[in-house]
Amino acid sequence: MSLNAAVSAVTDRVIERSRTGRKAYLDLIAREAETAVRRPNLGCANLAHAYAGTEEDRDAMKADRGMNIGIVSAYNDMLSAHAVYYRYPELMKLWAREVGATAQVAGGVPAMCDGVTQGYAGMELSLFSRDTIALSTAVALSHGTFEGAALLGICDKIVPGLLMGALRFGHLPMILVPGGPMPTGLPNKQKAAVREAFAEGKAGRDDLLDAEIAAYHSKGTCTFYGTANTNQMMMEVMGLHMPGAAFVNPGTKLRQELSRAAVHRLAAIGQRGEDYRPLGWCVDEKAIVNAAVGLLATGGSTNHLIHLPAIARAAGIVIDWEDMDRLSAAVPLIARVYPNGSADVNGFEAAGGMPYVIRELLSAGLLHRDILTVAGKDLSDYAQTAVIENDTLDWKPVGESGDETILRSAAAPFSPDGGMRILSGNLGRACIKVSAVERERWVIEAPARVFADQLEVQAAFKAGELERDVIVVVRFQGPKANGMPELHKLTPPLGVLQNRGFKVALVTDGRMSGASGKVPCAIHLSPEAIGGGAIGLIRDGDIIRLDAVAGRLDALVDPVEWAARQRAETPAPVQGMGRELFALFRQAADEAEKGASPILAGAGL
Ligand SMILES: O=C(O)[C@H](O)[C@@H](O)[C@H](O)[C@H](O)COP(=O)(O)O
Ligand code: SF4
Repeated sequence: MSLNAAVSAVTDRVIERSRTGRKAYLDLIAREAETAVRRPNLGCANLAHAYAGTEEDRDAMKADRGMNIGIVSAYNDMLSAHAVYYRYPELMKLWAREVGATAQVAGGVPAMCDGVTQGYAGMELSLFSRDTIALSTAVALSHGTFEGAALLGICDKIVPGLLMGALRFGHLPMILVPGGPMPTGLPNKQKAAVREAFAEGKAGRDDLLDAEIAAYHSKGTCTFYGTANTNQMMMEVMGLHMPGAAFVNPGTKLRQELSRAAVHRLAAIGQRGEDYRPLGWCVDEKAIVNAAVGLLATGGSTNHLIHLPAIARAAGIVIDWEDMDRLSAAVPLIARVYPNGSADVNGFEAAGGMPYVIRELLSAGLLHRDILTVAGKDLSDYAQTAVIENDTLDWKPVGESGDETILRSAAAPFSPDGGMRILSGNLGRACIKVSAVERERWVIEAPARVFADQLEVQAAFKAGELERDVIVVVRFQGPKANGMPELHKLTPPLGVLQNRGFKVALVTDGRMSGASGKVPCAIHLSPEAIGGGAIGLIRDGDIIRLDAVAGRLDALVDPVEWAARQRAETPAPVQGMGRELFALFRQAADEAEKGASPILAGAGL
């Protein structure tokens, strides 16, 4: 099957737009491959310091025959997804020795659990934790004593941050080592129902806590298809995992053998071997377009409309929302995983998972097959299911969908397009994911009720002030204002209003969670309020029209009056929960469509 025309055209746009930046990037990693600090040219004292902490491997390191692998780990106990990494470094050192290599923990990176901070002040650090992770990755790899790196990270900002930092060391081969989803607990829809009951006062706090703990009950990634699991999907279609590694549960033989194979594979793709596969060559324009196609075909998290441009920029590549919008029109929706359906990622994996998705999208000409992956000859090797047979890791071609309510073929999709839309109008440019919204709610026209803080929305809902058709506007939530928090806690109250038959939508310069669904939300509105965006002109009672069919977002206000409007006053900056420490990031962050990255903007990338 030849490449889909829209995918080919968007890829050409991206290549053309990135030509200068990509050349500068490839020149950088070529220089680094020759001149970067490496073990053979480090001083003896430097090497002694590097080896002092790993007595058992010192002789092998001194002999410098095999790759010294730098492990960059996002382990902590705050994210159920990352708690599984606790003993990975010990095991990875053993696995490295099996192939004549060595491994050291190069450094740790911070990881925020957005589920813990959701709705609270800590969420205002969430987006910038991504750039902090990128900086921490650079600090870890700056020791210069590694010929390859294993990146241990799974959740929302962690994979994007690891890649943004690691790509600046793109002369090194690297591999992402995922940990896998927790087993299924209380189904997501039942969890959401208890939340709505609680929001209506029909369920108590004890009922809600019991339900939440039944949903999030053990180590492993949460099982909704949010930003974390969308990360794993993207790593598969970019070929940065071992094939089929994305959604294998932790604590299983298969998970262990995939992690072991990742260490072995990494040791085989170094600069001194016969099969050099540096990260900077793997993450090229085709891989980035593959990630965008996978995002659309699976109904992935809207947060990747921000993270994917940032990852791409770190590799000298520019992808924008127009590219995504054009791809969305051509890429069918072939997966329905909560919030876009009832199933969770365990059901998705059982139905065929990423091998099925990749097989279907390749067969429809929607993915680039000819990309440099960390394993295999090309992306077609990722259309295979990892198995343990005769106690050995192996791969076999994936079959047909095991559940047509979860996974469908590209020829008979759930929807002919990917369900991500760009909205434009007199309010600016915004994104909306319609794959989780009922068709009759794609066009909402209603009076605005304006807020500058999500807690005010909750208070207004509790006071019964929103019992009507309403477009809730929450502004001063952009990167420069307060770090662009997710406003996912608004999903239950807005869902209750929607269930009561009201026409409801959210318009914000902030973000939503990948787990947000059902309520139409125009998010990432740019320019943001603090940057002079028109969202700052909206007043209570203005009629707002959100039209995801026509791709429009407008305030239906007399143009003369609109032009004469004064902007809302910017809220005073707040302190507490460390937010004041991120002032530099807020000042330097550029807009969401470019990735909202203070470090890339500051570096002129
Ligand atoms: O983008 C995402 O996927 C979210 O940030 C997710 O990682 C976060 O944890 C949600 O808050 C979880 O959903 P609940 O808050 O509904 O549990
Ligand atoms: S998916 Fe979200 S809630 Fe779950 S561990 Fe990761 S960051 Fe936390």
